Amino acid sequence: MILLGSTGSIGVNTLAIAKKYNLNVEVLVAGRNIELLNQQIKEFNPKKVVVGFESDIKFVNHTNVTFGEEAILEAIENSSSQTVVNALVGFLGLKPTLKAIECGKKVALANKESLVVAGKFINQEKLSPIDSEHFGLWYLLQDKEIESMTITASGGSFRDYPLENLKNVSIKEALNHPNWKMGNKITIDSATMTNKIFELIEAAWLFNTNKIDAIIERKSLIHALVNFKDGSTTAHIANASMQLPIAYAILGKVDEEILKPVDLVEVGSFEFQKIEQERYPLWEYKNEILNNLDLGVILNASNEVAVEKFLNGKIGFLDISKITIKALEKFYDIKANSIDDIFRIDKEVRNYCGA
Ligand SMILES: NC(=O)C1=CN([C@@H]2O[C@H](COP(=O)(O)OP(=O)(O)OC[C@H]3O[C@@H](n4cnc5c(N)ncnc54)[C@H](OP(=O)(O)O)[C@@H]3O)[C@@H](O)[C@H]2O)C=CC1
Ligand SMILES: CC(=O)[C@@H](O)[C@H](O)COP(=O)(O)O
Ligand SMILES: [Mn+2]
Repeated sequence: MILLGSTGSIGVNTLAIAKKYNLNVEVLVAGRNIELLNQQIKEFNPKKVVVGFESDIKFVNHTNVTFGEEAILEAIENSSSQTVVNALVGFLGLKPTLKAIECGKKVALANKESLVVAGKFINQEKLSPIDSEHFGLWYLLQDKEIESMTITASGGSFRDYPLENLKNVSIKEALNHPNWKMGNKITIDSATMTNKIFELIEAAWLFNTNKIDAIIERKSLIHALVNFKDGSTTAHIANASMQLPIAYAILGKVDEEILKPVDLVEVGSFEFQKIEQERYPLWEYKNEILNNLDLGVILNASNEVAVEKFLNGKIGFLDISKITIKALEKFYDIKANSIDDIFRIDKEVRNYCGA
């Protein structure tokens, strides 16, 4: 396989699956965590390595190392592996997704931003999502009339904070997710509920529906629910680990134990809550976004700018949603007619948000 983002949370879990199934890792792509990358090179012996920055090449223990976005695309094109696991974070992941598809490779897609910004232009024939909720929906779907689908949200780092405290929360607090250990960007997206809006967009493209909603399930053990026309609802329950969705996205079918089953007696109870606009202001725009998926590129670009500013200590937590909402209102009538439009609009929105 070609693994993009090997040193991240999904990357590390992907390598655990590669090890379990003795899968060949032909290419490793990482950003700046060269120490971990060197450990991965030693263990998985890839033919080719790509890093984010030229200045890091000299620290990488490998004879075939290149750097930067173009090098990632070249590595995809020139490798013989037929599977690309895209675990890059953000808009950076889009071109590699498009390149992998163009090369006819199978794409195991964790980089949800690819679908959020450009779902309309992505051929899904050889694409399998890694996101836990979408894996859950896929697992539940059967050949029956469906009424609607539901995905769950944990509520994020501030689900129990008094609303008046949200203005002054720290970066450290924001990065303290209640249930999942993930990269910084998605952890902030979870706290603002932007991650769940992304996932609704992702589901809309993957399952060709706008009958999709989300509720809070505080333990992140139920990942998705399907509501059938006959009045029954089925739920996907699994422990909070990405190794199960990753294994399915790569292998297609899994019969061995990947996770310990959930012990329902030990769990005792599940608690569900409505997603409130007071705590998650972006939620007010959910229907508008679902009815106009072209807004995905606006939301993503403004959110990337805002999250970066927050993580650099330049703005407060509540400013993230203010920036994304302002961008949505400014660009509400945008239309993307081609993939080139996506790159143009992304740039325009970033400029507007002061990138
Ligand atoms: N984590 C999770 O459980 C889930 C994640 N996802 C999605 O999966 C994607 C990855 O998330 P996650 O693993 O949490 O993110 P992380 O931040 O943990 O990992 C991101 C990876 O991308 C690499 N990277 C960053 N910038 C560059 C660059 N310029 N060039 C090359 N590599 C780069 C990082 O390298 P380095 O660290 O070396 O700098 C790292 O390997 C996101 O789109 C996220 O939304 C979806 C569902 C669940
Ligand atoms: C593991 C996974 O799929 C994440 O997208 C997770 O769902 C994020 O947690 P939230 O439910 O808090 O957004
Ligand atoms: Mn998810």
